[in-house]
Amino acid sequence: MDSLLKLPVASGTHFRILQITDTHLFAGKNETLLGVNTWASYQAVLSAIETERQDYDLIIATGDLAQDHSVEAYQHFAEGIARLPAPCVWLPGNHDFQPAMFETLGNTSIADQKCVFLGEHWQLVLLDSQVFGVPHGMLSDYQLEWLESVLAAEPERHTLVLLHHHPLASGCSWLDQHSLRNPHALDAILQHYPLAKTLICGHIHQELDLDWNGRRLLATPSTCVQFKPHCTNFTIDSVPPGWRWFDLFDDGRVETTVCRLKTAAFSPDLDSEGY
Ligand SMILES: Nc1ncnc2c1ncn2[C@@H]1O[C@@H]2COP(=O)(O)O[C@H]2[C@H]1O
Ligand SMILES: [Fe+2]
Repeated sequence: MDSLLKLPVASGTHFRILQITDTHLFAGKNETLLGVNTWASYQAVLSAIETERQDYDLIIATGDLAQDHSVEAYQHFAEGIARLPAPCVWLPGNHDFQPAMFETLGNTSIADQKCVFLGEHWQLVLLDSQVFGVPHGMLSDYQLEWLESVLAAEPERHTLVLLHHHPLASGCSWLDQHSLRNPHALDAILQHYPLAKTLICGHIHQELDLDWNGRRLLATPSTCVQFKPHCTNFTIDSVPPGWRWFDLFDDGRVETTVCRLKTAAFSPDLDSEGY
């Protein structure tokens, strides 16, 4: 397998990317997370995206694709992505089971590559911040060295850095115990690459747009259950599932918007105390 995915030409005037995150799918399509049928909410999100637009170049899936480690959950994820007209790349979250994930997604049209070139001016780097069996994240020496080598090879490219775990406080203290544990190591590398100034994560199931040492950190709603911003203890939010669009321009400019379903059909059990 080539370790690099190259998309030479944008479908429109610039590259447009769709982010889907934290689908939390199960082997059974009837199973629920905190009262939300995650397969049904994923399907509703895909339908809304299909209605919204067809003109995008890439889909990024930023982890927690499965809730139960099952092969079937990853098959369901791929079945959904097959509805959409663009290639998809992914990275793992804390709930994922990478042996099943690589094997199952590898048998579909979903791409395995963790570095993507978009035309002449952009690249995406997808990092693995999973520490198997625990909710917090960590970038291994291998991941950090690989990131550095990718950035050093293409220092003129504008770069989106993708990882599941948030590298700085989100404002929800209960979630911040599950953040990336070695953000300083990531920061130390990125300091040398000023064109790597946008980071994209999943994990926190809410929209966020923060400054991180002069860089922009963006987080995106889950396609299922949402967490309420600025809470000390585990708190579910009643806002609908969502997704995010990115427009990448040749001069390095990034425009981004979050969209949500316009229905209360996927309201979770607000009294839940965790999962
Ligand atoms: N009540 C809770 N308190 C702290 N962490 C929790 C609680 N419930 C679930 N979690 C973990 O917090 C994680 C945040 O998002 P995840 O989807 O990774 O999955 C969640 C669980 O692993
Ligand atoms: Fe999640």
